[in-house]
Amino acid sequence: MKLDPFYLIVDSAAWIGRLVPLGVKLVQLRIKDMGEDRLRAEIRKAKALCAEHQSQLIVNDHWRLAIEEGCDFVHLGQEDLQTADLLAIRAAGMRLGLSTHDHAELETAITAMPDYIALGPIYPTILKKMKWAPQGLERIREWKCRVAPIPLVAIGGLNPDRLDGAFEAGADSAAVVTDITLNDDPEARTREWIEKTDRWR
Ligand SMILES: Cc1ncc(COP(=O)(O)OP(=O)(O)O)c(N)n1
Ligand SMILES: Cc1ncsc1CCOP(=O)(O)O
Ligand SMILES: [Mg+2]
Repeated sequence: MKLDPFYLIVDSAAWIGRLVPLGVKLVQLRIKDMGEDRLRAEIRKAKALCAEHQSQLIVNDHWRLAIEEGCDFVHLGQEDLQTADLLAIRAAGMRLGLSTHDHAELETAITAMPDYIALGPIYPTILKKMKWAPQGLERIREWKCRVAPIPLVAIGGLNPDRLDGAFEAGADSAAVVTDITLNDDPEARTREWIEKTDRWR
């Protein structure tokens, strides 16, 4: 499976409505702390917007709702994996991306045979407190050797200046949150990401 090299992560359908029409082809809806009814509505809106713009939607964490809403791709972390029903996810025909932060998590992820493996944080991130030190580009090289042909997603502290390094080290896709959502001009920054990832597409 080929992933788009630009992997946008946002926390609302409103962000998807704002940025996906610019040409984003791979987007994760990552919503924390929201009641089920509102969450379902967000997933439904996000799914409709992505369908309209031929963009692949990936739902973070909420795999049951994603199945119920007919989505086709979920992302889970290793804590999520402990309670997720992988058989139900696969039976629903869904694809699956998994997070990894260390060697033990990598072994667990490879055993689950996901559709991509994410490695992070590559650089320091301000999105959330992480118990892992930044992994650096050498770790991407090592991960690539272990996971190929499963696609590798790099995440954490990425920005347009850091993209070529991540791809040269072996990442197939670069995921981003704050470099875009906290930018003064998220639309312009999104266009910059699309342009910068073009040669890796
Ligand atoms: C592409 C991608 N990589 C890693 C994560 C992190 O997932 P997780 O470890 O479950 O943490 P939360 O994002 O759920 O806080 C991700 N969401 N996407
Ligand atoms: C969720 C997550 N997992 C590893 S790093 C990270 C945060 C990425 O956010 P940003 O692109 O803002 O550093
Ligand atoms: Mg999670």
